[in-house]
Amino acid sequence: MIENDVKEVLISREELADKCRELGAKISRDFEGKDLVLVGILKGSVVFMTDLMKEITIPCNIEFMEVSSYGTGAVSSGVVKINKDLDMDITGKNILIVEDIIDTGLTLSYLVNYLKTRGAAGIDIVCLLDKKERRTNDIPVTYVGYEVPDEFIIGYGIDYAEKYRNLPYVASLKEEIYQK
Ligand SMILES: O=P(O)(O)OC[C@H]1O[C@H](OP(=O)(O)OP(=O)(O)O)[C@H](O)[C@@H]1O
Ligand code: HPA
Repeated sequence: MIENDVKEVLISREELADKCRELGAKISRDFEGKDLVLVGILKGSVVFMTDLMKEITIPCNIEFMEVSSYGTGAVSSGVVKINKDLDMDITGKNILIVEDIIDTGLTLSYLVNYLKTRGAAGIDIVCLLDKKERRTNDIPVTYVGYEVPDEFIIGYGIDYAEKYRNLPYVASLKEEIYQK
């Protein structure tokens, strides 16, 4: 059972559903009348993306990119690699990057710089979790769901070594699992 590796439940299913409702309503108001493209960053954002997009009430496109910097472990390699790029031309579109977690900020700062070169009219970020204490690359995040402590986070799409993404809530992982 994956639940056995949970140290502490940090954000419950109910709280996550409420947060998606709140963020979806804000985004719908802020982007009314704009050409909005949600860009989900695989794989961590899949659960958040699917719950959030159902709460957005204005027309929008959805796109996915896959980038990686963490390899299979708990420490970032420091190098961001694009494994899957956008499918559509985003010239003149308002991009809203949908991320599960911001930690050092390396992934998002790389992505924002990259998307700027693709002619977007605007680039905003909605990030469910912010591990503020760990930031090395300062990056403005338009919408933040929750601040989380400097622990290894799992669940609601977020993995450790590709496991625990299917945990339906956000939790911290027992140290003995990632310090093995
Ligand atoms: O702020 P940073 O230190 O860059 O860390 C945040 C990034 O790390 C995780 O992705 P990961 O590379 O583990 O890929 P995944 O989404 O497939 O789990 C997460 O989804 C963010 O994209
Ligand atoms: O705490 C985390 N958990 C999983 N993936 C991550 N990527 C950055 N920080 C984390």
